[in-house]
Amino acid sequence: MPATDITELSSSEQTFLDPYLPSPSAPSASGKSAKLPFVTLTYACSLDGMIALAPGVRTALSGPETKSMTHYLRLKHDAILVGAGTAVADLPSLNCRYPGAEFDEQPQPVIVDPRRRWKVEGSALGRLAEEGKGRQPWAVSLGGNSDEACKRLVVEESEGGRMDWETVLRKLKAEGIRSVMVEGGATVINALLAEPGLVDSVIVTIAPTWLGQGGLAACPAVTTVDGRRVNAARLADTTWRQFGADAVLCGRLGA
Ligand SMILES: NC(=O)C1=CN([C@@H]2O[C@H](COP(=O)(O)OP(=O)(O)OC[C@H]3O[C@@H](n4cnc5c(N)ncnc54)[C@H](OP(=O)(O)O)[C@@H]3O)[C@@H](O)[C@H]2O)C=CC1
Ligand SMILES: Nc1nc(O)c(N)c(N[C@@H]2O[C@H](COP(=O)(O)O)[C@@H](O)[C@H]2O)n1
Repeated sequence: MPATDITELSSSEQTFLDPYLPSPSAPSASGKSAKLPFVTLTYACSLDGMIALAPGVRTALSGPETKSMTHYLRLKHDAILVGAGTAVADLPSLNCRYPGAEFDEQPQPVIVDPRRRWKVEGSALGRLAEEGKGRQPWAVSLGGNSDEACKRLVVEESEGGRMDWETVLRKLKAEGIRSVMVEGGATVINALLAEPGLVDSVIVTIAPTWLGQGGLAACPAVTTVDGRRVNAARLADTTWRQFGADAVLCGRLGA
């Protein structure tokens, strides 16, 4: 891979992150089936909890150090998953540009795209795959297959025309994916924050900035128990560290 602005993490930064990353010794979400991959949910947000200035606006929040961290995380996972909203808005590369990363270490990009609104043709993902700088992306969609350039994993529609996350993750595991780094966007993050049984680790970059009202928030849906509002999600087993100007918070979804 050519040189980039991504730099190697120090050994103490790696030691900080490694307990939250997939490995034979890392604990999985309690009671999790062996038919599911290890799932790390990771994103960058502002001090007002926003991940973008507005829906569909690519917004740089991570500084150089946390950007390097993202590529270290990509190196450690079999796949990177984003929703169709991110794939269409951000035109992401979703490859691993960590120094020394070989093609064999490239994560499998996966787009959750039920209605096939994202196209591999003309995308950065497709171009990088052609150039040998990343893998050919896969999409997870509803309905039948077709002869597109992109491999489509087909999942049955569940309630409300959505895809059930456990089904999506099982499908990926059946395809040989042992670990998935979920990067976003808001719809995907907010849904998975409500699924502690599916998510093994959460790694959040907090940038020292406020994006302001009208931003796109990492904010799960209202949760009620016996008709009363309760916290929607909480991290357990937390630890944090400074990476450049940003704070990185690691934890596990739990009580
Ligand atoms: N700061 C950060 O770390 C990050 C920020 N972002 C930002 O997030 C924004 C995009 O977020 P958002 O618009 O919410 O888009 P998402 O990337 O979360 O994609 C949402 C779309 O994915 C499909 N989808 C997701 N979950 C399901 C499901 N369970 N079943 C079926 N379809 C599903 C739907 O597609 P359909 O509409 O076709 O039904 C849905 O509209 C962008 O502005 C991007 O820049 C993104 C990643 C990281
Ligand atoms: N970690 C992180 N910090 C930010 O500030 C971001 N905007 C994002 N966005 C995610 O990274 C993807 C872009 O990846 P490439 O550099 O194009 O490979 C983008 O699509 C979001 O998933 N992440």
